[in-house]
Amino acid sequence: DTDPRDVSAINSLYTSLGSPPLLGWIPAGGDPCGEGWQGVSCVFSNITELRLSGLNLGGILDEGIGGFESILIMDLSHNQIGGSIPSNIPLTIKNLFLSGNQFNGSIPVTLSALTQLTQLFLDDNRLSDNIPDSFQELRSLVDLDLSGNNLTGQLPPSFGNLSSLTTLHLQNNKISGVLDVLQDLPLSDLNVENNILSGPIPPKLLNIPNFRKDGNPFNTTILPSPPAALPPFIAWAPSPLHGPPRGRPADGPSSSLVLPQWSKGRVFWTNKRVIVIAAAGIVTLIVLGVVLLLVLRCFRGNKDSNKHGANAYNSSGKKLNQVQKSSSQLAYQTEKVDKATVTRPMDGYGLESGDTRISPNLQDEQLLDANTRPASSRHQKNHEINKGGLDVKSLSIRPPLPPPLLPTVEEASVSPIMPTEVNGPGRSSRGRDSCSLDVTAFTIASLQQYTNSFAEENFIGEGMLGGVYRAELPDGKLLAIKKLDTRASRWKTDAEFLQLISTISKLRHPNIVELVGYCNEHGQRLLVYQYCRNGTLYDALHIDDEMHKKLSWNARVRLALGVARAIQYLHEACQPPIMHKNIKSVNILLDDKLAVRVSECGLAPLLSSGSTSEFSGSLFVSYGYAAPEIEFGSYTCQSDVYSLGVVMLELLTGRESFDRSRPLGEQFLVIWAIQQLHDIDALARMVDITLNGVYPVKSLSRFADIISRCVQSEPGFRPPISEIVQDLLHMI
Ligand SMILES: Nc1ncnc2c1ncn2[C@@H]1O[C@H](COP(=O)(O)OP(=O)(O)OP(=O)(O)O)[C@@H](O)[C@H]1O
Repeated sequence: DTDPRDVSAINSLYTSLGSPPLLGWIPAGGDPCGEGWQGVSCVFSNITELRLSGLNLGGILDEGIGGFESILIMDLSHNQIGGSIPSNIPLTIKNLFLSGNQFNGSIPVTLSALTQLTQLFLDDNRLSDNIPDSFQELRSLVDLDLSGNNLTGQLPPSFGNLSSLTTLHLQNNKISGVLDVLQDLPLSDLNVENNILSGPIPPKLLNIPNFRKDGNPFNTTILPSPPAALPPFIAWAPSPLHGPPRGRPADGPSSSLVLPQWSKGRVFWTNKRVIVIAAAGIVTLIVLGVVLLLVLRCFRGNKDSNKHGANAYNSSGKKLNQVQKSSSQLAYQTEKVDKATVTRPMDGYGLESGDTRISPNLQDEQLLDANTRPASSRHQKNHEINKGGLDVKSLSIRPPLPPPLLPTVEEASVSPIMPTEVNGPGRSSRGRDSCSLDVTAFTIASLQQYTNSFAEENFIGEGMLGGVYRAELPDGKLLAIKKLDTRASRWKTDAEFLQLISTISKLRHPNIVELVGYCNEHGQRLLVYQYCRNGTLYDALHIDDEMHKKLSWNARVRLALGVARAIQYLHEACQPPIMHKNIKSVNILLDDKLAVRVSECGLAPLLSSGSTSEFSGSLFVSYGYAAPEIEFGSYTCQSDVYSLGVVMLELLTGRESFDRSRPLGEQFLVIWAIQQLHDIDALARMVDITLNGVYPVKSLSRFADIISRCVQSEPGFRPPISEIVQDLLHMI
């Protein structure tokens, strides 16, 4: 039974929150650990975690909160909780997340006693007054976010004792004074934007990889570095595509170059700077003149080449290639030389058409005949998307991908290919203008047009990172647009976001949803994916009865193989390996051929940056997929293997990974199933009744064997993903 002191504390919390409809929760007594109350995690009989983010909770937090004996994580972020922050937060607390509520009053001085704190998020509340000088003993604090409040006064001297602090967000307050107290901290992410801080800025702070300081009346004495040092994706002039630069990459120049700031500060126009700028202006004019001259000569040269064919010479005096007969061919050729990679003919799935190696070619492994496929009940509009996904005729060039770790069967799919849907109106650009990315930078205006202003009827669903909308291009092609929540992407600077896009855009595999483009405009960040019109594996197994009935045993094995191959690609063909970190049946989409397309690949940095906790409320949805080691902050490739095991269990049993409606011992699928996987009779009882007993017993038992190896609690005992792929292939 739960420790009575914890029971009393949670009962009190329940009442102070206004008795919200939380599963299992009652105002008096009960056994929160034994009964699995919503959002409660325990170790033995003590409550160690309360995760209640984004559940629309109201009320207040009263002093009863101090009654929790062993609480480590308390996440009440993104609710409507008001009142002041209680002064007796339990001393055991390590992670306290109260972001996005209505808390008012001051930050309690008793914070000083919370010496175990590693993460403290009080952002986006209504906290006022000075930040208390209570940080002397908080030496374990790594992330501190006080942004979006009404905090005033100067930074407290005890900030200087935060010897583990790497992230400090103080933006959007009314904090004054100087930043000196921060200069010796190990910060890698500092945001003090929109306060009333003054300078000079300690030079050490300018070395912080991610330092944002716009919107302060800094009397900076530090001269900016020359613009030439800027990497191409941090534009010297504010880019119309990406808005003003907000940050810089880790190895980039000083962030004192953030331009919009300059025009505001009166102190900016010192004599020295006027001279520097005038000189820069003259140099720019000269460069422009030279460029113009070269362009004119090139143009003339090109005309000549048309006139004289192979005998023509270009502006630099080099003989033009004979195939460059038209200006468009010239452009193509130039790109080819710049980005040179070997381009091989592909089949519709990015595989070499002549590739004789074991191929994940889906046509051979069709799950269901396309004619027997039901029209997706969820998606009314039945527009055809590019059947093959990619078009041989439109192949273009993209930069080489990082070399694969191991030569695998998926090797061909990392070959340079380009989707057809990238050229056309409404999409801004690629190449240099889109920061050398090989996906399209869409404008927000065009995405609005394609989604009918993100209209309700185009809303597909909401995930942890934001809503997903269906978009229809003028040619009728469908796309899925993931509109990233600010809480998902605000941890990323523009450069980091574009880096993420660059990584995801290189993921090409027949079992991975393809990123078509992105948008990073006016503070909005969106990801544009190919559209999968047959919903998710979750829908197929648990919602859509028609689809469920059509999932034969062989189809299920092939689906498992598709997911395993996608993971194998991420773990073994990508360098560095990419951990998915969110494998679950909702993230396994089914394309128009009912083949697996794993979504959210490469998005793990968005889930884990800043605070995983921000998403913990939604992580309830993931219940049952997470490997045990994740609780201790350890995530490896083998944690993905565990989640794959759970998905395979879902396929075998037709049950959800976590189902509150079942009796206690059966709610967690893994816990219920694990003891029975080696017992052939028990297996026969566990297997999905929708299969009507139609499955080869040997295959079932092999499948169960793979599962039981995947879901072992010791990560080191789980098989590498390549072994699972091989085992599944043998079954087929
Ligand atoms: N490329 C796509 N094509 C069609 N539908 C999609 C696509 N991507 C996502 N969806 C739909 O949008 C919904 C939300 O997707 P999203 O990936 O954001 O969240 P999720 O998978 O439900 O949850 P989580 O964020 O926890 O992984 C999903 O239910 C899925 O059906």
